[in-house]
Amino acid sequence: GPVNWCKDFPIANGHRQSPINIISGQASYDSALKPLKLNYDPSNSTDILNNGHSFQVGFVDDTDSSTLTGGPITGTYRLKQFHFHWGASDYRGSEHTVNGIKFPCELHLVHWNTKYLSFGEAASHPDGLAVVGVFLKLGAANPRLQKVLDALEAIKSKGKQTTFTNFDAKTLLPDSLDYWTYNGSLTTPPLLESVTWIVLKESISVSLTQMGKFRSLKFSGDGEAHCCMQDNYRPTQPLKGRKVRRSFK
Ligand SMILES: NS(=O)(=O)c1ccc(NC(=S)OCCc2ccsc2)cc1
Ligand SMILES: [Zn+2]
Repeated sequence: GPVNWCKDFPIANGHRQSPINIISGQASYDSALKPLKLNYDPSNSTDILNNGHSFQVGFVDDTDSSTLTGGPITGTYRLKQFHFHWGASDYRGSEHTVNGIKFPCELHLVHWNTKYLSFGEAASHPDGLAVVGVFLKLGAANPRLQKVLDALEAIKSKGKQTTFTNFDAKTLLPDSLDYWTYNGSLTTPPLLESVTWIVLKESISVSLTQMGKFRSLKFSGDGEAHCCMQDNYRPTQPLKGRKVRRSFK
């Protein structure tokens, strides 16, 4: 788990690790920050996979049909996948926290800079990746999550994958695209310090029952001892002098 990662990935103790606790009062408004532009083509979604530490919905990323532009980034970043992190209880689960507050779940939409040839190449450059983080807050059932949650039946254990087409990832976003942004890293190995983080201020809702569906997944593969997939979040990491900016007054 996270405590041991530094042995195999010394960058775990690096200067721009993620996630972090966002102290809203210390985030400075930057009028130069542009609005986020997310243009996603639903026909690009391909599959849903239990990768043993979360589940992810994959997208075709060989053209500029599902992109992130604007915001704190320059150029065009392509959507590769989205996934979630969640807790064993409703009082933890998110990776980023706000003024010490943990949410039960956090969505990550992962994009890579098209100035590089692939995600893998981009992941080794400081401006290679951009991840949009969205908090899920306990409340009414969120109908926009339902298609994703219903697909989980087919990918209960590690390594399971099934087709997942015609999904519009934009439907998972809140009304407001106001955001905090800072320079960080992947939150799981290889923990590469190549991510421009864009964390939305507004959350989307998730119900207790829907959280139960996330927790019905397994870290374990078929035939292995059942191990519920939960608490798959990394604790917050030291800011080490970084500044967090906000796009909103
Ligand atoms: N939680 S996170 O959004 O920081 C996040 C996003 C992507 C990944 N890793 C991915 S998509 O790996 C793909 C394989 C790869 C290639 C070069 S480095 C990793 C890990 C963590
Ligand atoms: Zn993530």
